[in-house]
Amino acid sequence: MPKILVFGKNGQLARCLAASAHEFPDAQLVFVGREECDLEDASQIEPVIDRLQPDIVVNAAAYTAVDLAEQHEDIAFKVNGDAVRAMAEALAKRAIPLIHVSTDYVFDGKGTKPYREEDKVSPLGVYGNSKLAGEVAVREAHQKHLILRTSWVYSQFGKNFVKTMFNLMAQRDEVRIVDDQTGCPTSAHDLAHAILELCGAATSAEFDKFGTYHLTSDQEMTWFEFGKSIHKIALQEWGEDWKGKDCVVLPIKSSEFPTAAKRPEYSVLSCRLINDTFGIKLPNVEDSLTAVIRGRGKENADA
Ligand SMILES: NC(=O)C1=CN([C@@H]2O[C@H](COP(=O)(O)OP(=O)(O)OC[C@H]3O[C@@H](n4cnc5c(N)ncnc54)[C@H](OP(=O)(O)O)[C@@H]3O)[C@@H](O)[C@H]2O)C=CC1
Ligand SMILES: Cc1cn([C@H]2C[C@H](O)[C@@H](COP(=O)(O)OP(=O)(O)O[C@H]3O[C@@H](C)C(=O)[C@@H](O)[C@H]3O)O2)c(=O)[nH]c1=O
Ligand SMILES: [Mg+2]
Repeated sequence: MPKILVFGKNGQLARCLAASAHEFPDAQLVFVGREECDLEDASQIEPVIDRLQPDIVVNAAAYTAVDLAEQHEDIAFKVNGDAVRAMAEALAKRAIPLIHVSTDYVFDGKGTKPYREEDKVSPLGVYGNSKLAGEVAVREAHQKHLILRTSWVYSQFGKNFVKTMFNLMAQRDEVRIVDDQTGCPTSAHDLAHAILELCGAATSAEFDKFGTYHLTSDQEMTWFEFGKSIHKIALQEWGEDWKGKDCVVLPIKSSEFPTAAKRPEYSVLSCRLINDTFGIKLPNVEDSLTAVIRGRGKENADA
């Protein structure tokens, strides 16, 4: 029975890993949060690994505040770069595999067809650059790694675009959303499920498929289109007395929604490799979004 150490406890992915654990009764999951291991201090990592003696590690912790990262470059690089290097080095010494999660924001978004794993990276902002530093560190320090690049992650937990939209739609007559940035929304639940499957595979002695893989839903859309789906499905699920029901969702250009960090225009990731290698394919956005909206419950619709 593999013992899985997860760095991260309260974040979206960590909470979805906890929620999916019962589907993998052979796995034992242990979560380490900030109180037990502050990733701004990389020296705290190795003792945690030695104390817990895992068979595999999933790094679900990261500095994910894309705009704030522009002001807090030092913290972003500590958590997303230095801590990841320390984790990979400590695990390499002990031959313990690492599943690390990265982002579509390592690409500049100037492409026009889905990015493949080997395509040129060129992040636009501090968050993307710090996540790239983490990827580079993992590849340099530890052969037994899976780097999973995902995108536009949402769930009923933590902070994400879907929850932001529930709040705005309940409070406002209209929400204006950028219609010139295209990507693939990915449910943290679907991601967690796939990661737990991969934990089983990657802890077998003969596993030889380490490397970098893209893992998102396969439906590309703009943030505006995603916002429209969120409104439509929330209305279906929560009905006519949902506070957000009359909110109008309007498309705008990125230039009309200034942000500290620049986002990629097109960051669709091709997931062909993970599908060909492991047979992994994530469910469609409508089903996953419906599950999240049901998981959230109407009583929390506006909270
Ligand atoms: N969210 C998204 O849209 C996307 C995320 N990703 C990647 O997926 C992974 C999971 O993201 P997600 O679950 O959404 O992230 P969240 O922001 O929901 O969670 C991040 C977790 O990291 C923890 N953390 C942050 N700083 C520290 C620190 N100094 N020490 C210890 N723990 C820390 C947070 O702890 P605390 O709760 O205490 O703050 C939190 O639990 C990350 O690697 C992210 O880069 C990739 C693409 C899209
Ligand atoms: C709230 C809001 C945002 N937007 C725009 C801003 C931005 O361009 C886009 C998405 O906004 P957010 O700030 O929620 O998303 P953002 O923080 O950029 O999400 C990213 O997070 C990191 C962690 C990742 O790794 C990425 O894959 C991606 O999911 O929507 C609007 O147009 N209208 C709005 O009312
Ligand atoms: Mg954000």
